[in-house]
Amino acid sequence: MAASTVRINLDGKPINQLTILMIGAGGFIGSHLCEKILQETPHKILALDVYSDKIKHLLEPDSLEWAGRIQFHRINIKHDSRLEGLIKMSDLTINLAAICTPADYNTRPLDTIYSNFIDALPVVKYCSENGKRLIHFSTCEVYGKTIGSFLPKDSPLRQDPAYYVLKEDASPCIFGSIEKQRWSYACAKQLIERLIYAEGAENGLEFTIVRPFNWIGPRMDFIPGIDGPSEGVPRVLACFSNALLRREQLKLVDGGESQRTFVYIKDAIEAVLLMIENPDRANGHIFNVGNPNNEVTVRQLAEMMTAVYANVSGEPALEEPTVDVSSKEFYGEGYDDSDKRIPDMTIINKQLGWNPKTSLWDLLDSTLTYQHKTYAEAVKKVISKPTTS
Ligand SMILES: NC(=O)c1ccc[n+]([C@@H]2O[C@H](COP(=O)([O-])OP(=O)(O)OC[C@H]3O[C@@H](n4cnc5c(N)ncnc54)[C@H](O)[C@@H]3O)[C@@H](O)[C@H]2O)c1
Ligand SMILES: O=C(O)[C@H]1O[C@H](OP(=O)(O)OP(=O)(O)OC[C@H]2O[C@@H](n3ccc(=O)[nH]c3=O)[C@H](O)[C@@H]2O)[C@H](O)[C@@H](O)[C@@H]1O
Repeated sequence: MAASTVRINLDGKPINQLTILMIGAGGFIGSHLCEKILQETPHKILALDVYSDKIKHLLEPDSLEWAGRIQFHRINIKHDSRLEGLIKMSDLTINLAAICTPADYNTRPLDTIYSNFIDALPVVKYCSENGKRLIHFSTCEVYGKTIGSFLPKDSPLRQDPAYYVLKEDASPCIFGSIEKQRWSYACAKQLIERLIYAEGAENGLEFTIVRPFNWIGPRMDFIPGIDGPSEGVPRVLACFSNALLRREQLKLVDGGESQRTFVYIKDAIEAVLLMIENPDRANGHIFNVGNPNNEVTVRQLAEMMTAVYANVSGEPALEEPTVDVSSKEFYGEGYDDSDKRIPDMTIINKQLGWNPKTSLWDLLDSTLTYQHKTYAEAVKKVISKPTTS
């Protein structure tokens, strides 16, 4: 878009061109957010990450319309003195950097806690000290388990939304015991949220906290052995995509009974853009960003993905497309799970008027079409290679 076009925010005020420092810009969410900002706004991006493959198409060639509006900085925020300078140069910092795959939470709890809490501390501190606005990515996992999950299985109260809908300003954060190291991630995210909130209350930091509820779509994670480690365990979308591409059974952890609501990445990114361009409505708030209408059990997700992929690939599904595995076998000791995640949408609706649009069928159709186009040939090649014994 031409830099001269005047954009108007939700209150009818013109939106000034911003310089945005995006930490973790090379990841799944970052890549979509960079695309959206470059295609639809005049803002400039300082894209910071240790990794850039997912935004390569935005960084080159130089002739692209947005050349000069995105600059990549290969920096690890754990130890780099350039961080404060970049925050000072920007109007807004968005922090997406984190270890955020469940397979890591119980097997690499120290890295998980450092990444989600300790490494985020300087970002919060520099924003606060320099009077810079911060949008920080937290997670719906801070809610942990629902109150309803502690009721007897046959209790009618389990059907009452008061016992399961997750509200930013009212729901408690309910985690398992310390031995259940799965909660190392949620706990670290909760503490950084509390620190940011306290910086706002005591030192006037202008902040927005985002709690994503299972955002999914193209470029999420990696396909093991193709663009990530063979033994790596990504999040469920990539695990199931990998099995479908290889014509293997989809593994259902502990029977696939957990429930999730999935939102299409492109819908969710619209909510983030509204936060960026409406600071008066977004500052000081914590926002759930999810799609309460797209709830399924993991088993239902597996069935839907199997049906959609058969359609997309033109290959019939396996006769028995799923297999049950225990969480101990799949993730190892210390795994635990969130039972159900329905976001309350009152606050984001009231402040930003945002609603998700895309149904689960539609988002799986476009995402699996992308997975097939991007990976099917590469997977076939790997499978057909003779294994050395
Ligand atoms: N995808 C979701 O649905 C979802 C849900 C809840 C929360 N979140 C949160 O949103 C954020 C982004 O998630 P994502 O799905 O895009 O994950 P992602 O893993 O695809 O992206 C994270 C990016 O941060 C970078 N990074 C990590 N540590 C870094 C460091 N020390 N220095 C520089 N770069 C570093 C990684 O290289 C990666 O590119 C995370 O904070 C995550 O906890 C995502
Ligand atoms: O996306 C989110 O909103 C948050 O939740 C995710 O956590 P979770 O939903 O548990 O992670 P997934 O890997 O996507 O797993 C979803 C469910 O599928 C199950 N699963 C996963 C993979 C698999 O092959 N089979 C399977 O049954 C898991 O046990 C879990 O119940 C991650 O913690 C984060 O990316 C994020 O903060």
